[in-house]
Amino acid sequence: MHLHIPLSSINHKFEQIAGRKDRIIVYNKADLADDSVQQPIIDAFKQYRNQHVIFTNANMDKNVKKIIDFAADKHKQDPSRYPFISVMVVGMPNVGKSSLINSMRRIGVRKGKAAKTGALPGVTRSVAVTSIKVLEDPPVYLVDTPGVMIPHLPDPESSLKVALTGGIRDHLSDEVVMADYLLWRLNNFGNFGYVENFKLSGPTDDINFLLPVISKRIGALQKYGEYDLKTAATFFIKQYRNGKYGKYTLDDITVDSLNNYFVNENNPDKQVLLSKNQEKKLLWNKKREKRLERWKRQGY
Ligand SMILES: Nc1nc2c(ncn2[C@@H]2O[C@H](COP(=O)(O)OP(=O)(O)OP(=O)(O)O)[C@@H](O)[C@H]2O)c(=O)[nH]1
Repeated sequence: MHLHIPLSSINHKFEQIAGRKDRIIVYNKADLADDSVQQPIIDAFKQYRNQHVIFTNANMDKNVKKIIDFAADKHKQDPSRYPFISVMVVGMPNVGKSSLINSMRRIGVRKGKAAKTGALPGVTRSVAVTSIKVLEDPPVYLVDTPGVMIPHLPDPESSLKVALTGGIRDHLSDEVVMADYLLWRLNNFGNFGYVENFKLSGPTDDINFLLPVISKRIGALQKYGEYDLKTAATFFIKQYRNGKYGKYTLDDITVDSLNNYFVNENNPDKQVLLSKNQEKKLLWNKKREKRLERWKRQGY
């Protein structure tokens, strides 16, 4: 799962299908997220699901050995029942499944690339599911899935979060709307890195002001010299995905919000969560007004 959206990247349908199969929860791209969310997530998964969680950075092979050890342990517990271990890697598009598999091969069998990786969601598309060896003794095999895990999108804001982290193909969502949401969240986090980056005179809440500035800076113009706002939005989003605007998560991760989430997880009536979301939006709007006042006072 994606540590930028620890809760929005959980797929409830998968939880039902997987049933009682052993599984390990892996949050990849941990290098791009706020470290402080890790312990509350570990505690919540332990308390509500009795599941073990690992935080990885597949590009740097960080903590990836822990996944292999988890699989190998299963064999050690009962070698006759589990002569070899077959692991299915499941996750929403673009979380880094292929990168994780390649990393496991580098660590487990000291071999290079086996699974193709790419920045486009759904790049792992081959229908033929292949088995890849990641450890000789005990034999551990991995099965890559063709990005089939469609994220759970209970409300428009979750869709935006998933789109922003790359879980939905960009051209299927509106890049300008995504960029607007990103700007809003950056301002809420008090992260004004974009101000310096695009040489603005101060923070802004207005995406219609920011995107033309970005277009100009990156030379994104259309045929008749108009600003190419879509390319500017894509550029801004890509910077965020590459960690240019700091390490944080888009989901609200506190002990209370985690408790609320897991308590309601199996409840088909998600209204509690939705109304919580609506409450939050009202609160954010209030904070936004206060922030604008503060900026005015500071002379921006
Ligand atoms: N910063 C960072 N980037 C990562 C990490 N893991 C993967 N990436 C990058 O994320 C992008 C997507 O990685 P993939 O491994 O292709 O993702 P996937 O889940 O297989 O994607 P699909 O094929 O769409 O299902 C690539 O550009 C990777 O380099 C990580 O731990 N940290």
